[in-house]
Amino acid sequence: MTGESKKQNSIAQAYLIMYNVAMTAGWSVIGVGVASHVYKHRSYKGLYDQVEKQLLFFQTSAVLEILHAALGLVRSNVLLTTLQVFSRVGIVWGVIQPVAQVHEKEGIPMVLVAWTITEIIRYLFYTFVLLGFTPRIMLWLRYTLFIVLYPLGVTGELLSLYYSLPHVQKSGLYSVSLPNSLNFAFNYYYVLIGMFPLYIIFFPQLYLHMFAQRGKSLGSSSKKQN
Ligand SMILES: CCCCCCCCCCCCC[C@@H](O)CC(=O)SCCNC(=O)CCNC(=O)[C@H](O)C(C)(C)COP(=O)(O)OP(=O)(O)OC[C@H]1O[C@@H](n2cnc3c(N)ncnc32)[C@H](O)[C@@H]1OP(=O)(O)O
Repeated sequence: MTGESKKQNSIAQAYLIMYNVAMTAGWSVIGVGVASHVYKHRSYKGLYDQVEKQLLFFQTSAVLEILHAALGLVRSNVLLTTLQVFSRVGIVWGVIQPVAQVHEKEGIPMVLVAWTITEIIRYLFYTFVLLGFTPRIMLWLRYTLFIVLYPLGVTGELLSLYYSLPHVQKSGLYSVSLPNSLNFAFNYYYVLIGMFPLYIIFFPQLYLHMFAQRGKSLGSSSKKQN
C-alpha cells in the first residue's frame, strides 16, 4: 500500500468511526426515549410523538450507508443496503410521519423496538470492529437478534402501511386527480398497496442474506476459537 492510499484509508476509517459513534448515540437517545415513555405512561400511545424528530433524523442519515457501500468504504451489498434503507426511510417519511392516525397503532412500538435494538447493536458492533476489538457477545448479538427482530420490524412496518391505507385513500395524500392542466393522474394509495408484494419479494432475500452473514461471522469465529 502506498503512503497516499494508507492516508486515504485512515481518513475513511476515522470517518466511519465518527459515523458509527454518532448513529449509536442517536439510536440510544431514541431507545431511552422509548423506554422512559413506556415506563412513565405504561402505554405506547404518544410514543411516536416523543421520538419523532430523532427518528426522522437518524433513520434518514442511514441513506449514507448506500453511499458507503457504493464507494467501497464498506463491504456491504449495494442493492440489499438500498432496499433495507429505502424501505425504512419510505415507511417513516411516506407513511408514519404524514399519517397521524398510524401514530397510535401497534405497528409503532413494534418498529421502534425492532429498529432501536438492531441499530444500537449494529453501529456499536461496527465501531468495535473498526477499533480492532470485537467482544464475542457483540458479534453474537449482531448476527443473532435479527432472527427475531427482522420479523418483528417487518410486521410493524406492514401494519403501519395497512393502517394508513384508508386515511391515504380518504385524504388523497400525495395524489393528483383529473382534470388538471397536465392531464396527469397519480394515486398514492395504489403505490402503498404495491409495497406489500415488494416486501414479499425482497424481505426473504434480506433475511437470508443475514443468515449467510451469520454463518460467515459466527461460523469462522467459533472455528478460530477452537
Ligand atoms: C426503492 C424502493 C424501496 C422499496 C422497498 C421494498 C421493500 C423491501 C422489503 C424490505 C424489508 C425490510 C424490513 C426492515 O426494514 C425491518 C427491520 O430492519 S427490523 C430490524 C432488524 N433488521 C436487521 O437486523 C437488519 C439491519 N440491517 C443490516 O444489517 C444491513 O442493512 C443489511 C444490508 C441488511 C446487511 O448488512 P451487510 O451486508 O452490510 O452486513 P454486515 O453488517 O455483515 O456488513 C458487511 C461488511 O461491511 C462492514 N460494514 C458495513 N457497514 C459498516 C459501517 N457502518 N461501518 C464499518 N463497517 C461496516 C461490516 O463490518 C462487514 O465487514 P466484513 O466483510 O469485513 O465483515
